Amino acid sequence: MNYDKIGMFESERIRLKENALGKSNAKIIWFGEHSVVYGKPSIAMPLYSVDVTAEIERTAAGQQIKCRYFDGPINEMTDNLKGVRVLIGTLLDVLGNRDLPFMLRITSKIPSERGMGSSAATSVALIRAFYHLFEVPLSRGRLLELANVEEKITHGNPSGLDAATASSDMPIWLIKNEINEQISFHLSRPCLVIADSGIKGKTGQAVSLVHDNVVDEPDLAIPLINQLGEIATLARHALATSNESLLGTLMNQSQDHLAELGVSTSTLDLFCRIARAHHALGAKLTGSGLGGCMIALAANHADAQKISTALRQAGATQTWIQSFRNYDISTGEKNDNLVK
Ligand SMILES: C[C@@](O)(CCO)CC(=O)[O-]
Repeated sequence: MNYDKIGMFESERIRLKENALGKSNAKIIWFGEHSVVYGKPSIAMPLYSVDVTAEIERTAAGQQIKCRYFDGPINEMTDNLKGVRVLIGTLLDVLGNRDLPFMLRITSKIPSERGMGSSAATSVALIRAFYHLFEVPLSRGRLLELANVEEKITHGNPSGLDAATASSDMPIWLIKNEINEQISFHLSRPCLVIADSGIKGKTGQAVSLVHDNVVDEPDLAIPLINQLGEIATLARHALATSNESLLGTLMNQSQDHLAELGVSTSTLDLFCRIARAHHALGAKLTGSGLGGCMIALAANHADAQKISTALRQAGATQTWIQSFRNYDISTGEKNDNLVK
């Protein structure tokens, strides 16, 4: 990316605002985690109510950040936040004002390291805030390219799915480096239950575990990756035809394949069993696995509530119920029907 040229050109003709906001949201991968890294299709959804806000205020001196992990000068940020620190430096270069004094506050409702895209959502919010501060138009392509600066450092070999969904207000159909398009579908009664195991997921570790399996046991791992891709394609068709029971079956099959790849845990397996025992149409882990969240498809809101209660009794630290009405363009609705 040619940061400098664009930055200089843009900054020369732009007056800075005094303060600016940027927002983004959590994401849930429905189909295709891990296989998306290998070029297979994936489907993910934004959760509007679980959001991140980045707020920048210009100050007289210094470059400070305040977030849940760190409060102090940007250049003293700890190594676990290296991706964010490098991204901020890149943004200041791109926008042509490396020494700009500011205070950046990040407020996040996304539990960290639970497969809900916390790091990508933070990056998307802060990129939007900086572009807003400099009053520079930001294309979606450039937003995703910049988010990838942080995601590469934090996660190693990201597919781009997290940032694409964190910056979208509709579900996404994504094939790495090829297709990134919004999809809408009509599911009026079913709901998705999301249950947090309370255990930190380990995206980098899970991605390298799958990679090791692909290298060490290709005869086992590659067919699983291919099947996960085929499942995502079938799921897109099931969404287009409102075939709820097929969606549930495809979720169960995904869970089996992800478990065979080694990224499920005993808690996630248990949550899947409990959800199915309470009439879920299907259940699977979401995101990288090795901790994080499980999702279950319920036929209606009453079933979703029963599943949610049972999962909390089994130890889920948080549950959410997500309806799909806001993903149906034909209704014209944009409500977030997320219930905590
Ligand atoms: C495991 C993975 O597929 C999803 C992580 O949320 C990794 C990626 O897409 O970059």
